[in-house]
Amino acid sequence: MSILIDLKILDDRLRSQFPSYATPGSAGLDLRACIETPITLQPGETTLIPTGMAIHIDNTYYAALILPRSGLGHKHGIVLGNLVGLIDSDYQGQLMVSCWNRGNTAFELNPLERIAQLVIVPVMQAEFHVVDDFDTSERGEGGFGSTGKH
Ligand SMILES: O=c1ccn([C@H]2C[C@H](O)[C@@H](COP(=O)(O)OP(=O)(O)OP(=O)(O)O)O2)c(=O)[nH]1
Ligand SMILES: [Mg+2]
Repeated sequence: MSILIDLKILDDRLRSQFPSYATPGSAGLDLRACIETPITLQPGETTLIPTGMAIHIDNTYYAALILPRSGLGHKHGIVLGNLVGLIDSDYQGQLMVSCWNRGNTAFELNPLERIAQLVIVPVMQAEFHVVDDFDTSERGEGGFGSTGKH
């Protein structure tokens, strides 16, 4: 199943390198760094990178997540300054990627390099029913490693 989402190309370079699913089974499509010249990210540094595109999901049952690419994160320490980016269904601005060099060495980010990935996910908005007590559950209030203990 797929959904049709309006997308604006804000950087003409993307017309020849349009974001797409790399394989038929890919969950994410790679986002590119729409920068003019290489940027050196020093260890510990975070910078906001434009992706050259905007989407308008326009459906409260969906959102998009920006996630790190595993290769960049594991090998080079390039992850997201906000850990995960959440794109609201009513957001119409440029998709931005907060790039954080959590590693120990400088990393050179080149124009149009694939820096993160975008995943469309289903979402439910909740209404809340305020109660004094919950119906009993097996877990109750146990958490943070509570299971498997006697
Ligand atoms: O990595 C990200 C995260 C967010 N956004 C955009 C889309 C999102 O819909 C909007 C707001 O994000 P969020 O709600 O996470 O940020 P906030 O700090 O709560 O800002 P706001 O007050 O605008 O909601 O910023 C991005 O482009 N990239
Ligand atoms: Mg917000």
